Amino acid sequence: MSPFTKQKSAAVSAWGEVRLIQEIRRWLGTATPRSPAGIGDDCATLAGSMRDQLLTVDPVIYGEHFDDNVPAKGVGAKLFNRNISDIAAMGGRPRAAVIALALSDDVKITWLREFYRSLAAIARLHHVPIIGGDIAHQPAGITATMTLIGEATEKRVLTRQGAAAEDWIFTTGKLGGSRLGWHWKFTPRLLEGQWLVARPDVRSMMDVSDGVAKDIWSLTPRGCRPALNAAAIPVSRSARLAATTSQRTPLAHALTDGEDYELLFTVNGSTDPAEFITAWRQRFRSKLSCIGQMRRKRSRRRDDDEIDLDSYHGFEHLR
Ligand SMILES: Nc1ncnc2c1ncn2[C@@H]1O[C@H](COP(=O)(O)OP(=O)(O)O)[C@@H](O)[C@H]1O
Ligand SMILES: Cc1ncc(C[n+]2csc(CCOP(=O)(O)OP(=O)(O)O)c2C)c(N)n1
Ligand SMILES: [Mg+2]
Repeated sequence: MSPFTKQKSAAVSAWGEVRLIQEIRRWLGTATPRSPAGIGDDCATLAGSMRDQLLTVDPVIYGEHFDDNVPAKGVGAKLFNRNISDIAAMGGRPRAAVIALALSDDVKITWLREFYRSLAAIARLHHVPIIGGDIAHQPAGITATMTLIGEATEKRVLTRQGAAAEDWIFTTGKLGGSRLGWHWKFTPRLLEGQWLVARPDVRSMMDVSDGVAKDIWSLTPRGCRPALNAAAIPVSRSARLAATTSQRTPLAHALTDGEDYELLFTVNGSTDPAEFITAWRQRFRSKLSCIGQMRRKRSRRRDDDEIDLDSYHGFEHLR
């Protein structure tokens, strides 16, 4: 059977990535445990004797995650760091990685050497050995997939599940315009994630890969809406720059460009957000912003600058 079809309604693109993952979860049934042990979070946890193990996988694909504007070293860094970002999103620490390469015949050896040299530099920086991998041929392009194993740094990991009504919504860093360079130059918020998981008032967390406008829904509990304040969104300089040629606003870039690799998390509503930020500043130089609050759907409280999230769409594969 050919795996391909010309009929649009029969193709994966009729569903898109989000629907596809939902259906895969149904097809797998009891073969995938409940999240975070199974499908549904930034990593999967593996029960261990002492601390939970974390397991994640993400690729970089030529034409999808990088192009000729990204140096080989940048591609390696992106591959490693986006996987580390998933471990950071659960408050864990990375332990070891394997890499599966699918390469066409015409990939330059010098390109591959630079790619591996940057992987090696990051491996040394974080003391995360690259312990294996695989190489296969593919008809065209480059696909490099890293599987990264890590472990919890506390008794708990931070999942996408724990938020409740009235929780404050925070994001690290600045958002938007990642295609101007950030998407391969970013530093994953690893120590930040570990600091956050150790604070009991932090209740849910993820990293932003598809844009806050899309990803925030993964933290939003049933019966709530994320009330985000436009004035509070940390808009990056790149988002402003991108807006000068795109006919879109800097805010739209900040909310939908994706590949911010910042931490998006919620904090118990009884915590004073200003005090939380003060505590953060004593530990980190990077930016932290309280961008809104989880509100009950039926609550009529609305700030003048509450963002209408229906008019912003993040990044989705196969759509
Ligand atoms: N092909 C697949 N088969 C099984 N599970 C998948 C597949 N693709 C994604 N998932 C799972 O679905 C959840 C959401 O995936 P995704 O949105 O890609 O997360 P992230 O943005 O952290 O990479 C994760 O738990 C992931 O492991
Ligand atoms: C050549 C190229 N095209 C498009 C993009 C933009 N882009 C690619 S993937 C992506 C979203 C994040 O990647 P994904 O594979 O969805 O990561 P995940 O959500 O699985 O963590 C974005 C915004 C890019 N960086 N490079
Ligand atoms: Mg994605």
